[in-house]
Amino acid sequence: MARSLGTFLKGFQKLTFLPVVRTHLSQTLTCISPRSPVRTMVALPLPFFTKPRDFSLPNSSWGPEMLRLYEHYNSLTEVETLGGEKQEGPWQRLPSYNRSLKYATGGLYLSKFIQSKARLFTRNMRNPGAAFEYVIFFNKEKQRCVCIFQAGHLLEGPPGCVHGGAIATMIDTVTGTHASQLYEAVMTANLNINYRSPIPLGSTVFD
Ligand SMILES: CCCCCCCC(=O)SCCNC(=O)CCNC(=O)[C@H](O)C(C)(C)COP(=O)(O)OP(=O)(O)OC[C@H]1O[C@@H](n2cnc3c(N)ncnc32)[C@H](O)[C@@H]1OP(=O)(O)O
Repeated sequence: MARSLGTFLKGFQKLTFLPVVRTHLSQTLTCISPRSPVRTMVALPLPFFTKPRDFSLPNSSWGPEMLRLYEHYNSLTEVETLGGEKQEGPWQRLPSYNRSLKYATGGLYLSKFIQSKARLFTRNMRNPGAAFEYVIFFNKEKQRCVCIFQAGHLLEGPPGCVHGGAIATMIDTVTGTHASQLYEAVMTANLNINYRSPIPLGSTVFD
């Protein structure tokens, strides 16, 4: 389903593991003017320089089932040795950010406007719980991914149920992310889905 593109996408490799930019601007500026001899100002951190939001972490919109499954897999990301030391567990939570072009180097030419405005489709809603709420865990040893997905009210297709395109989006996201973990950057060549039963809006899906 998803296949590696090798060299063509070199510049986009590991987009799901983009480095976290931690730039905090907090410094003391001294300003001299003719009226007031010496004035000291403190520049507060600007929103542009804050740590990017990790969308795979719980928020207030997550229901009990979503949280229960999250806690279960999250508890497996760390294990305690007999000596009481913390170690990496078998599962790894995959962080998820809404920007990737910002960190991409080389490859495609895109206008500055697109580079600054582009957002990951599944993470472009500011309102928590409105659309795609999901977290993906990866087990390297078993080469397995699990996704916990809570479908928001803006994903309606048939009345009260999730749109088939939104379901396809999640399947594409999970298979694409999984393949990227196992290989390099990938593109989906073919996606074939049989919809067996509707998903009610607001419910949690786990696979
Ligand atoms: C963090 C979030 C992650 C989200 C991940 C989301 C993933 C996505 O949505 S990607 C976006 C949607 N996908 C796309 O836009 C892809 C568009 N398609 C393409 O770019 C090209 O058709 C592409 C790259 C898939 C194939 O490129 P192409 O140049 O045709 O490859 P080509 O060298 O001819 O074929 C290679 C092999 O693949 C096979 N193949 C090509 N296309 C297909 C297909 N659709 N189905 C099955 N096999 C195929 C060929 O038969 C060939 O097989 P073999 O090596 O055995 O002879």
